[in-house]
Amino acid sequence: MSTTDKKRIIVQQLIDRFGNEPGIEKVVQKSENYMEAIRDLIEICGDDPNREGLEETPYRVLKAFLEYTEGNREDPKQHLEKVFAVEHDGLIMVKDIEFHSMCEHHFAPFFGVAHIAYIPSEKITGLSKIARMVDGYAKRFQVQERLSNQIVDAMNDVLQPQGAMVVIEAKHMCMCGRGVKKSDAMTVTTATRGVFSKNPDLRKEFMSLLG
Ligand SMILES: Nc1nc2c(ncn2[C@@H]2O[C@H](COP(=O)(O)OP(=O)(O)OP(=O)(O)O)[C@@H](O)[C@H]2O)c(=O)[nH]1
Ligand SMILES: [Zn+2]
Repeated sequence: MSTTDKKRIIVQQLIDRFGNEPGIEKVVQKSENYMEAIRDLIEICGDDPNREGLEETPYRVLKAFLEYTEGNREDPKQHLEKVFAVEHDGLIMVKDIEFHSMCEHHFAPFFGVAHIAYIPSEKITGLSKIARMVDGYAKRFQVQERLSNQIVDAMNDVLQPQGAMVVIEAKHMCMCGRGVKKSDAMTVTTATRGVFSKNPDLRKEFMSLLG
C-alpha cells in the first residue's frame, strides 16, 4: 500500500471518529504534523524511519493512540443510565473487570482489574454496563487515582445508591522496563462514597468478597 493510500485511510478513520465537526481539517493537519514528529522521534532514537519495518509506524502509532483514547469521545456515565427498579438491599459487586489504560506521564500502558460494589437505593443497572463504563474512563490518558474516583463518582451520580466502592489493582509499564524497573510492583487504589465511606464493616465485607 502506498504512503498516500495509508494517509487516506488515517484521514478516513479520523472522519469516522470525529465526524464532520468543524475543525476536522485542523485535526487532519495536526495528525500529519504528528506523523512527521514520530519520524523525527525514530531518528532521535537512532533508527531509520525509512526502513521497511518502521515506514508504516507513524500511521500505526496514530491509529493505536486513537484507540487508546476512545473514552475521550464518549460520556461513560451514559452506560449506567439504563436502570431497573429491583428491590435489593444488599451489596452488589462486579469484580475482576479487566481494563487497559494509558499512563498520562509516560504514555506507557497500565492495566489490571477493577472491583466495584454498590448498595442500591432504588436503581440498579445492568452488570455489563458497569464494565462498559470502566472502559470509557480507562481509555484515556489517566492516572490510577483519577480513574478510581471517576468510576465511583459515575456509580454515585447515576444510580444514587446508598454507597459505592471501587478497588483497582494495576501494573504500570512505566515502572517495568524503564525508570525504577520494578516489574512485580502492583498499585492498589480504593475510592468510596456514601455508606462505604462511613462504615468500616462494609469495607471489610467488600474486601472479604475479593478473597
Ligand atoms: N500517583 C500516580 N503516579 C503515577 C501513575 N502513573 C505513573 N505515575 C508516576 O508518575 C511519576 C512521574 O514522575 P517524574 O519524576 O515526573 O517522571 P520520571 O522522571 O519519568 O520518573 P521515574 O518513573 O521515576 O523515572 C512517576 O513516579 C510514575 O511512577 C499513576 O497512575 N498514579
Ligand atoms: Zn507512567
